[in-house]
Amino acid sequence: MQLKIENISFRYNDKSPWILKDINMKIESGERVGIIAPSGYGKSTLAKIIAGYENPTCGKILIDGKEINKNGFCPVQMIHQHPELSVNPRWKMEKVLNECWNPDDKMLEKLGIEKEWLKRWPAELSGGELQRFCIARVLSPDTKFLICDEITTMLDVISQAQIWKALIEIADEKDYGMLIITHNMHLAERICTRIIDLRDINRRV
Ligand SMILES: Nc1ncnc2c1ncn2[C@@H]1O[C@H](COP(=O)(O)OP(=O)(O)OP(=O)(O)O)[C@@H](O)[C@H]1O
Repeated sequence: MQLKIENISFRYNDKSPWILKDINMKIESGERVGIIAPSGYGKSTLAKIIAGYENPTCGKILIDGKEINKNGFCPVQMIHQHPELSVNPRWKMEKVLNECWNPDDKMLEKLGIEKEWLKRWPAELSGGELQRFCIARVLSPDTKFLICDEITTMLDVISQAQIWKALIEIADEKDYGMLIITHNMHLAERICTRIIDLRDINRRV
């Protein structure tokens, strides 16, 4: 499958400056594409547009040439930087985990999720533990592309390494295409099959 970002431009309103201008790129299944650029350059904005959280001012996001159906399950899923902001604080972890599909024991084991954590509230888990749930939650059989926006930036190096090892194994198994946003060039070089500097493809002035 191919995810195509076609002539995407974005600004907040008619008078504000362009944040993204004429962005074109393609991600094939099985690819892990890194996006780098300085802070404030529009990486997260692009991620939100690709995952359908924000509408572009112009341009299209296509999968195999077709626009994504906004009414069904979105095959492009996003994992956010702050897991504590992406879960319902009033749901126990079992409900959070099974929000859109039912990850099996093998998946939980691979991501290092302990069964005992399922009975807890989000506030009773560490950031790394919570992020493992946020990852498991989006790995439904209907997911085809994953957008990872600084998903391990706030974690210690051991959790970072464990999470990326598990996620890459799963992505390879399921042939996901991935877009990986990071400030960590060392990490990008280790895990990405290709790296794009947003400054090279963003035609904003
Ligand atoms: N709600 C908003 N209203 C107006 N401008 C915004 C809003 N949200 C973000 N911006 C601006 O959009 C630009 C791009 O922000 P974005 O978060 O996409 O950058 P980024 O490259 O992901 O930065 P970082 O690496 O620091 O996370 C920034 O200049 C930011 O100030």
